[in-house]
Amino acid sequence: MTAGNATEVAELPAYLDHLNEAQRAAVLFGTEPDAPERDHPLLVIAGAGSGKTSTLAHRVAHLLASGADPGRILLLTFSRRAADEMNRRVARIVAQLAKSRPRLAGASLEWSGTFHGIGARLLREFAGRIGLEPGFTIHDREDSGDLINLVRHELGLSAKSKRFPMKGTCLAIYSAAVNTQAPLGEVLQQSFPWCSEWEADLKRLFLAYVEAKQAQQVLDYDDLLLYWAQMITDADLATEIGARFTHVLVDEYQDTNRLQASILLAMKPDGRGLTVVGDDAQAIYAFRGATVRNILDFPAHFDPPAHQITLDRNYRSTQPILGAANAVISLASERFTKDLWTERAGAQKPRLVSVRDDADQAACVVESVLARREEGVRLKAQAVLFRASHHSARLEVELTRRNIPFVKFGGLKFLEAAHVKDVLAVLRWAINPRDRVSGFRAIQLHAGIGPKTAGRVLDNIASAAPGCLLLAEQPVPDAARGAWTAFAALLESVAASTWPASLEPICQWYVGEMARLCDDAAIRAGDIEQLARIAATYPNLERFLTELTLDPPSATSDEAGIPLLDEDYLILSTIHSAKGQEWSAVALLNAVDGCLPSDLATGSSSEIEEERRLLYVAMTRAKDALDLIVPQRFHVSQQHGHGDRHVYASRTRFIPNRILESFEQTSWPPPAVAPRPTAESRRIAFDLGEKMRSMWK
Ligand SMILES: Nc1ncnc2c1ncn2[C@@H]1O[C@H](COP(=O)(O)OP(=O)(O)OP(=O)(O)O)[C@@H](O)[C@H]1O
Repeated sequence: MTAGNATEVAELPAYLDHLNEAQRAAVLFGTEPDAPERDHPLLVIAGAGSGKTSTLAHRVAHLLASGADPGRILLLTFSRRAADEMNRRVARIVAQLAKSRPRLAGASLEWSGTFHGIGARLLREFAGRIGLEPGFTIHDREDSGDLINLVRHELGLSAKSKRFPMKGTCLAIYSAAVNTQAPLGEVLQQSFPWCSEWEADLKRLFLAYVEAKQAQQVLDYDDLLLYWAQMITDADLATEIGARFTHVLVDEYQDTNRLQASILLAMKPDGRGLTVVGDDAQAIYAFRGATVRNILDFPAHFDPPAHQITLDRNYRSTQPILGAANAVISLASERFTKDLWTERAGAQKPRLVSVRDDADQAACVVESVLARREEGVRLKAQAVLFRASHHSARLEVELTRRNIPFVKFGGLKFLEAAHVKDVLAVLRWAINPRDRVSGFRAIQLHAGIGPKTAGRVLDNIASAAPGCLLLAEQPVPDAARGAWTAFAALLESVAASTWPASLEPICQWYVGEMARLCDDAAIRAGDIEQLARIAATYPNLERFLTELTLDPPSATSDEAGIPLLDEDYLILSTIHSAKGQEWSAVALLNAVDGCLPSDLATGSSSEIEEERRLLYVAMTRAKDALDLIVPQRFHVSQQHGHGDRHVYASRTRFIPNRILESFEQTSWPPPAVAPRPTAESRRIAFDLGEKMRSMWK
């Protein structure tokens, strides 16, 4: 693409007309060819519902219109979904611009995705130069847990007299240390104090885990960032990779972690071409190592400091909803953004609905969802949000009973379903035979082959020189020999045939085995077909495996009735998964202490502050109507020990009495109104009193 000319740029304000002044400033900053601040770093503090997505999309489109090469713009988003949405919007704006600028026709971003996804691509590309096989496997959390467990056994840690942390905890500690870049001792003290006594053993475990990953050419999620960060500690590579992108734009910067910030700063040490967008009031991922300091400290990294633009006009919510959300966040101990304002008037304050218990909560939500649908608000325009996935269990039962379709976000993941994992394990093992976790799974899919044989085959592969081992000749039990030989040929065909045709025989083979491997094979076969359809949209097997591992589709047939896309259905979502979305009507379940803040998160004041921001994020998803449901007692399921108990709940501490005036308080069901006595009802038809007395006369 050639450099743009000044005439083109001068025309642009017309197409930016519908943006407000702050949004336009954020789009244009540093893009004028002769501006003194050309390409200076920019921080956009974008309040909830202030049009962040649209602003960022316009900035990208504007850069393209101004002559930037689409292959040299890097756009980093929080999720794949956000990246897709951004690409769609950019494409729409660019299509319009292309009417008068033919060179823009078909221009689209080549480098947009999550940090992990982009990291994986760069690592594959630079693999040879950093001692990695380009065909390395990416392990998801479950695979990583399996591997760390294996290593834990091998080191004899699982046999300690006192109980050593379980695999999930070990992995969480490892991940926290990597993502926060803090020393292990500090991580243990702050977040896992009950494991502090194991510091030396954990260190040993992590070293062995890293060695195992390296021997097997396996990277876990954290490695994608870690390797990327390490790769650019080499000055030449940092310059080369940094220079490849003229512009780097980062969305949801408040939820990035230290490692991600260090990657950005290493790629763009002077901040040239760097734009970050975010909202400190919506930082809700500290539990994964994100730090709100990244956004707060961003300007001061540069000299002169990064320019800052604040978007504080909210286009989403009505004034009463926004007023209540502002009131909640105004009680935060540390705040940096301004109160948001809106021109959307509205009469209805958010409602605090008091209900007796979980059952009434479900009934109340269903009743108001249906009432709104009667008023013309489609189910899809309504959402029910909750802090923890299990909070919606009762509601799900009620919705199913009443035949109301719904989709749940933040629940079971496609990739976590055993049958999908099986097929992926076969594929991964086909391209990386050293990947023990995938191999272990794939080999044992055969009737008559168990862990012992699988271990032996994998040992043989590990000790053979690459490419010098005949899979078909491995020592498997005689009964399995025929099936095994066919399987070995199948794997070889993957390497030999073209993508995505190579996937088909594997799916066919697996579907044939399914009746033996799992229950309800017929339903699950649908997932395998779905997998094949998804696969066909990727350019090659590596990209497919990478992106599917990093950002899986959200649902499987295991989940309660996923409706067809054109059907209407209610949205159920954890607050975390509701990030970046909006609905006409929102109900929040369990607005009580113990659920929000979660009783698992009341350890430190920073955890409490994050829970407050979660409430804020939930409230700011609503456009026209917002109900916060307050059950007076709720069921406690995740208690220590056994038992089934209810506790009496109190309204969330984030809505204290002093901000109650921002809400309307009601209860459900409404108290029964006794009929007023009328003159007719007062007329004595017959004298019952006299009858009673007469019994004893
Ligand atoms: N200049 C504008 N004029 C009219 N409507 C706008 C404008 N900018 C944004 N909007 C609308 O405001 C709503 C919120 O925009 P968007 O989803 O981009 O917000 P956001 O800043 O990403 O919010 P959050 O951070 O809370 O997820 C959308 O419905 C969008 O169409």
